Amino acid sequence: MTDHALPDWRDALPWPSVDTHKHRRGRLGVVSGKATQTGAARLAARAGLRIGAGVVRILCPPDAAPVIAPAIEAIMLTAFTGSETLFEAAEGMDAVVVGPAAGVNDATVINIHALAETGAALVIDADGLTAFEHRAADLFQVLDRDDVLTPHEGEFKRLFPGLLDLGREEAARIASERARAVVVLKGPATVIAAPDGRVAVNDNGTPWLATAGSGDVLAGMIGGLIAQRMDSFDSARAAVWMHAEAARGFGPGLIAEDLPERLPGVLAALYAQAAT
Ligand SMILES: NC(=O)C1=CN([C@@H]2O[C@H](COP(=O)(O)OP(=O)(O)OC[C@H]3O[C@@H](n4cnc5c(N)ncnc54)[C@H](O)[C@@H]3O)[C@@H](O)[C@H]2O)[C@@H](O)CC1
Ligand SMILES: Nc1ncnc2c1ncn2[C@@H]1O[C@H](COP(=O)(O)OP(=O)(O)O)[C@@H](O)[C@H]1O
Repeated sequence: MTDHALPDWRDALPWPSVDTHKHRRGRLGVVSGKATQTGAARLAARAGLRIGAGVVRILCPPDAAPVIAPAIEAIMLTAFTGSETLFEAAEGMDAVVVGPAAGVNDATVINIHALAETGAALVIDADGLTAFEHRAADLFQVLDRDDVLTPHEGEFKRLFPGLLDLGREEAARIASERARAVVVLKGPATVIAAPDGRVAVNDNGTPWLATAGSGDVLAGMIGGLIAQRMDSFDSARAAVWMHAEAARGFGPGLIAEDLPERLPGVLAALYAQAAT
């Protein structure tokens, strides 16, 4: 484990109690793209499961189901035909990740509007952000303070044009206030901001994370912690730190698939510290 001061979110990590069961540990949904674009959701779902959500279900368009089904084991699968059936499938979830490889189109906008009507906290990433370019207010009006947006700088500029000129910390703070949701502005020093004014800058980033799909894994990790009822700001801070720690532990040759498999080691070290 990197030799940094122990992060203050560690006391809020959701370790399972003796009388828990899988549904109590938290239910996470991950929305998949079409048949040719299912990898991002599978990465996010595996990360959500590894970080401790008790039940993880991929929600996919019907054409994607035969592609996904042979590529998952513990993760479950439900097909949806439109925003109404997506709403029904997501209603029992504690958190839902949407956006990775979802498609930059109206269907993604409509699906996010439907998901916002459920009780689930949303983690919105990638195409789920880009689909709202030029209509960011449509997104902000349906968000709650426990929802999380996870833009890289390109996506951030599409939702908040000009804001980065103020510097990354101030930009993230204002963006979070404007969106009324937690904002995770990704990059070498990821900034996490909450609508109540809390701002944190992650200090253990590593360029090994600059690899396709690592952001999808992060979205799944954040969703997995929120599903376990950790505060969304703390979930984002913890996930960003653990994501980087997993990458540091692997080093050269890291690809996104490696990150969820490194999480048990990162979690075990934190658990050992919690127990002492
Ligand atoms: N295994 C998979 O199925 C994967 C699917 N992915 C999905 O593939 C789709 C397209 O991904 P793209 O990478 O083309 O979309 P992006 O929106 O990430 O990139 C589009 C453009 O944004 C610009 N940009 C500006 N700042 C950037 C930054 N900090 N990081 C990255 N790009 C920046 C770049 O010029 C880039 O060409 C998305 O739906 C994404 O979720 C990716 O997440 C990679 C893995
Ligand atoms: N140079 C870097 N140093 C530290 N972290 C990085 C660096 N480049 C990318 N990352 C991290 O890798 C992840 C990339 O996410 P993203 O751009 O959404 O990728 P993808 O869409 O391929 O999943 C983010 O968590 C980001 O903070």
